[in-house]
Amino acid sequence: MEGLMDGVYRDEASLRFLHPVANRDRNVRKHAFDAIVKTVETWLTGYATPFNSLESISSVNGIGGNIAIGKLQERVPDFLRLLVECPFKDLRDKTKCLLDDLKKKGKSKGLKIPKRLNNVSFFIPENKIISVDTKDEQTQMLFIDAFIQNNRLDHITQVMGYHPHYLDCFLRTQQYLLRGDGPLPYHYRHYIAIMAAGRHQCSYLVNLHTQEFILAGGDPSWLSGLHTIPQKLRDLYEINKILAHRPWLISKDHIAKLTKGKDNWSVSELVHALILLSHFHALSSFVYGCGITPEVDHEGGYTYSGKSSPSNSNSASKHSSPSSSFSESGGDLGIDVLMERMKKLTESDEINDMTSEELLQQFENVENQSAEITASANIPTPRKDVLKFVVEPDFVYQDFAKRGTPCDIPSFRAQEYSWEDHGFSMANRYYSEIGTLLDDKFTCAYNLTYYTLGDKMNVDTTMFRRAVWNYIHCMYGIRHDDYNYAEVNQMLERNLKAYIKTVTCYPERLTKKEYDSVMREFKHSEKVHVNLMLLEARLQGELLYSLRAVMQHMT
Ligand SMILES: CC(C)C[C@H](N)C(=O)O
Repeated sequence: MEGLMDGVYRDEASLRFLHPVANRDRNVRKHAFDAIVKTVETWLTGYATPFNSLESISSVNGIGGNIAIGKLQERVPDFLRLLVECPFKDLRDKTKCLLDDLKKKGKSKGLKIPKRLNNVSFFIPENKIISVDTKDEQTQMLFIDAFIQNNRLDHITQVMGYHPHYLDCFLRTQQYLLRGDGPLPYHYRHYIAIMAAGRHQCSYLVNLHTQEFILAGGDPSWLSGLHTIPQKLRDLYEINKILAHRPWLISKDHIAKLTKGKDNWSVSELVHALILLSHFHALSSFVYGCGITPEVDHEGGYTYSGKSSPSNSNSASKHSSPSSSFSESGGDLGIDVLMERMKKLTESDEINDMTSEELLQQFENVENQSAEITASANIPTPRKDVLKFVVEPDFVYQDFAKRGTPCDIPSFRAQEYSWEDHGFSMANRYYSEIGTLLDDKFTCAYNLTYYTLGDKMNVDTTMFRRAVWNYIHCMYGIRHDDYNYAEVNQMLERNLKAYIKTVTCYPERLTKKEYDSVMREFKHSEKVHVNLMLLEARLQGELLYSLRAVMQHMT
C-alpha cells in the first residue's frame, strides 16, 4: 500500500508542478502531457481499485498533509479541470478529450469527475470576463505567464485581464515577491501570505497559498495553525494585525522588538515580510471587491452532483443582507452628473485661492465624515479552517478620526514621508529591486486611464480617480497637502464611499447587492479598475507607515 501511495504521491506532486506542461515550447508541452496521459491510464487500468484504496488513507505525511490528500482520486480530474482552462489551446483540447474518456472509463471504478461550481466572479457575468483564449495578444501572453508562474490561470489574473498593462506589473511584482531572489525562504513567503489573508478571512488566498506552501517544501504540520510554527514567524503576527487594520499604530518600537533577541529578523527579512503582508492584505480587498470565486479545486469551487452548472448565484449573492447600510436611494451620481462636476471643478481652480489651514480643514471634514459612514453591516461568521491562522479576529479597522487620545497620533503628511522620495529607496535598499517593481505598479495603477466613462469617450477622469485614491489614504490618516479634499465629496457619493470603505477596511463584509448598487453606469472593467486603485492605494498606505517605522528605527 505504501508503495502505491508513494507512487501516486510523487506523481501527484509532479502533476501539481505543472511546469513542464506549462511550457512555452509546444514540444515540451506535448511530451509532458503524454506523460500525464500515461499516468492517468495506469491509474485507471493498472490497479484493481486504486482509487478506493487511496480513499482509506485519510492523511499523508509529507506533501499534502492537511490538504485533503485522502481525496487523491478526486485530484486527478481536478488537475485536469485546471488544464481545461489553461491558456494553451492544444493542451485545452487534449485535456477535454482525456476528461471525456475518464468520465466513461472512470464510472465503473467509482471515479467522480468534479464539475465547476462557479464562474470566475460572483459579481461579473461570465460572458463579460476576458476569455482564456482571448484574441488580444498581450493579454494572452500574460495569461500564459500567470499560468506558468502560478501553476494555474487563477481567477484573480483572469479578472485583472481587463487591464493588461496593470496585470503585467502585478504579475512581475508578485512573482518576484514569492519566487524571486529575496531574503526569506520560499515556504516562509507563502506562510506569511496565509497569515495576511487570514486577517480578512480570505479563504481564497489561504487555500491558494496553502498549496503553494506545500509545493515550496513547507512542513505540513504548520498548517494546523499558528501554535505549530516557529517562534520567529509567530513574532510577526502582532505587526501583521496592526498593519492590516490600524497601520498608524506602527512605531519604531515594533521594528526594534523584531530585530533584536534570539530568533530575530534581519532588517532585510523584515522588509520582505512587511511587503508580503501588505501585498496580501490589499489583495484580499481585491478578491472580495470583485467577488472572486473559489478555484475549481478548492472547497466551494466544485461539485459532484450532476445538476449544478456554473452560475453567478453563489454564496456572495445570497448574502444580500436586509440590514445593509447602503441606502437604496443612495444617489448613485450617474455618469452625466459626474462629468458635469468634473468640468466645473476643473474650471474653478479653487485650490489656488485656499490657505493651507482651509485645506487642512477640508481634509479633516472628509475624515470625520468618513467616520460617520458605516461600512457594510453584513458580518460573516469566520470559517474554522481560516481561524486557525488568526489571532484576535475581533481586532478590526477603527476610524482614524476616532483614534482617541491616549496616544494622540497626528495625520501622516505624505509630503514628509512619501513613496517617491522615501519609501521607494528604502524598499530598494533592504530588498533590492522591489522598490522599482512596486513603483512601476503604483504609477501604473495611479495613472491608468482609457479616457472613457461608461459609454462615453474622450473623458478626462483624473479627478474621479484622484478622489478614490486620496479617499483611501484619508481613511488611513494619510494627507496629501496639495489636494483639495472638497473634491472627494463632489466625486464620491455616500454609497460609493461606503463601498470603498467596506472593500478597503472590511472587505469580507461586501455583498453582491452592494457591488451592484454603486457605479451603476460603469462597465464591469471600470469597477475592477476602481478595485485596482483600491488595492494599490491601500498597499501604499500600509507601506508608508511600516517603511517610515523602519527608517525611524535605523536612524
Ligand atoms: C475607473 C474609471 C472611471 C476609469 C475610466 N474608464 C478611465 O478610463 O479613466
